[in-house]
Amino acid sequence: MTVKLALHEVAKEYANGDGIHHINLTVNAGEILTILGPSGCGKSTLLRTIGGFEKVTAGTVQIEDQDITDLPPEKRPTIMVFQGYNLWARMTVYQNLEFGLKLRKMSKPERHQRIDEMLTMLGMAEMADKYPQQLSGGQQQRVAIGRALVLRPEILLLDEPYSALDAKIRVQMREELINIQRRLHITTVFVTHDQEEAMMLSTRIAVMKAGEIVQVGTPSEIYNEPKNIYVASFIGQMNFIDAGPQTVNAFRPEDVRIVANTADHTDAYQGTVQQSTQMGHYSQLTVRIKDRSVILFAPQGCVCPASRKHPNQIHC
Ligand SMILES: Nc1ncnc2c1ncn2[C@@H]1O[C@H](COP(=O)(O)OP(=O)(O)OP(=O)(O)O)[C@@H](O)[C@H]1O
Repeated sequence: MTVKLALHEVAKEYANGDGIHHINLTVNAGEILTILGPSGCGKSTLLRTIGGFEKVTAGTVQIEDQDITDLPPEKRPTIMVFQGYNLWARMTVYQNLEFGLKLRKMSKPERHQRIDEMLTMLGMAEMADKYPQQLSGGQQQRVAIGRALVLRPEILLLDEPYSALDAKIRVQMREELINIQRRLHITTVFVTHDQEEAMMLSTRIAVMKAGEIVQVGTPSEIYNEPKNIYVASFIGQMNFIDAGPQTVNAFRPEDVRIVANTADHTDAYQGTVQQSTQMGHYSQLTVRIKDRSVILFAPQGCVCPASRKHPNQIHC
């Protein structure tokens, strides 16, 4: 695996002390690395330092063998797509895609070929002559990403590109992005606060908390081997039950088995069902165990082994 981007001990400290600290991160050629974390943890700041829109206060940023720490954005082989689409309102879709290529003095036939290819890839060949305000949010976002991709950056930087779109379009856009990214094999750094989006898109995920990276791993590593409770509770649903002084048992809803009684299963807990929601082929139960509410899944048709006397009691 070739390392495309490497950050060593990067910090960007704002005057008030906020920002990012001790960032050590490598991004491999051709992967989608997602920076995931809650609002204000420093995701955009980190992305902007990679794009050159933020001057680091410590550390180095390297692309392949080149130290780019002090280069301005336009001298870096990166292109950043910001949260708003920032399309040029007075230019058609075609002209939006063409503008950067003209600046690079690419010949007209070459521009034409590249833009046509991109519009076809985006499923927007019919919309070349439309203006941004005649497009839906999803279509505008496609153009914004297309405008970045026609420039063939070595690294594509995306800052919550789908946050303004509704849930269904968002899922479709993610699938499209994966397809295009695989086709062009373009190294991508993607910022999101949406764990589902990160799980679906990423080759690897970097989880951030309060300006620092807490864990980097594949979606399955982050889900199955979270380094600490913060990561565990940020990705998927995680239950906690006190298990003695300073100790908690942490487990995922899908790892719980409902059993008939606690006599045959001495390690089972007894709890009271507070809520049951039919989710399709399974039910989601909220169960009170030892002063904590935990979430479990019960398969469809599961007759909860509750006693008649205490109809809400289950053992798991
Ligand atoms: N220009 C700035 N000046 C001062 N503080 C800033 C500036 N930009 C960001 N911050 C602070 O730095 C921290 C990280 O902000 P950043 O925008 O990187 O977070 P984020 O994780 O991208 O958040 P969100 O998901 O809400 O966009 C926050 O505490 C924020 O208030």
